[in-house]
Amino acid sequence: MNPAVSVQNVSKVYGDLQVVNNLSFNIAKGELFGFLGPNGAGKSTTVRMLTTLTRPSSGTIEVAGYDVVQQARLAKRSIGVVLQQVSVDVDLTVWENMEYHGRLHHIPRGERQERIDRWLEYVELTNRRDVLVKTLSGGMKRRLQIARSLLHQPDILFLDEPTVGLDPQTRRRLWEILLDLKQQGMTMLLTTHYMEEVEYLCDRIGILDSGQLIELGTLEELRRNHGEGVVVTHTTEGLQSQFFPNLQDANHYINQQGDRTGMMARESNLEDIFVELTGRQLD
Ligand SMILES: Nc1ncnc2c1ncn2[C@@H]1O[C@H](COP(=O)(O)OP(=O)(O)OP(=O)(O)O)[C@@H](O)[C@H]1O
Repeated sequence: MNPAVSVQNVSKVYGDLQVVNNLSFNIAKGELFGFLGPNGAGKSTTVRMLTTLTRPSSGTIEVAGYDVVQQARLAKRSIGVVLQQVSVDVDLTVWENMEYHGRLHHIPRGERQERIDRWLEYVELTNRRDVLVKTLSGGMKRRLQIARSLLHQPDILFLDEPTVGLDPQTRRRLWEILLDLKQQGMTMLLTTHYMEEVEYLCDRIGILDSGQLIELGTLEELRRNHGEGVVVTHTTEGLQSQFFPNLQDANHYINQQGDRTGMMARESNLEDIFVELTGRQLD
């Protein structure tokens, strides 16, 4: 089966700044793929290239089988996009935002009304349909963005930090929506700074650092590769982590130490792996 997204040897250069460096990966149909990386790693630039907004300097990208440069219009029709900045028009009502998007995509009137009703209901904004978007909370605006991105029935949804700035409860509500869309067969790429978001939602994870993909796999694969057990030691220089094949080995290591002050063994998690790979904590 052809992948939903195919990225081959893609680079992006701004002047003499290499922002994305020879990136290659595929996303399978129905997969929820998580893109993780420190600030400035090139995640948004990659999403912009995947969604036809920025042209790659080299390499090829296909979404839903369409080349994003040669067949940009067809590619655009196949994707929904939820960008970092809230991109809905705050001076229009919820319904007007949906209506304009539907017209932009030439969805016939009857069909348009039916879909607008359905998706507003889906994101629980039906009772807000006639209010100005500027009066909505951050979580509601994000839900509206998602509803709008689904209106033209895309095959693939790209979400650039969809839960940034939302309170934990609202974030969880959005997670449920994304998992439900996955159940319905939607392919999704999500960028985020939140480790638990990736752990909870994503089938596979790509870690990007300085424009390069430095890790790719399921959480289980990543943990197996780096070690499923970890010994964390509090030192004067901060936390230090040492990986072991499993928790038993990590415990065994601690038991052999004369001075065990500040040492703790536990199962490794994505954050341990991220810090090991990038040498950085995410904020
Ligand atoms: N249009 C542009 N012109 C010049 N440099 C750019 C442009 N867009 C992005 N960059 C640079 O490319 C690098 C990667 O930016 P990008 O926004 O893709 O990173 P990111 O991983 O999404 O970061 P964040 O997590 O902070 O959103 C940064 O150094 C940024 O300043």
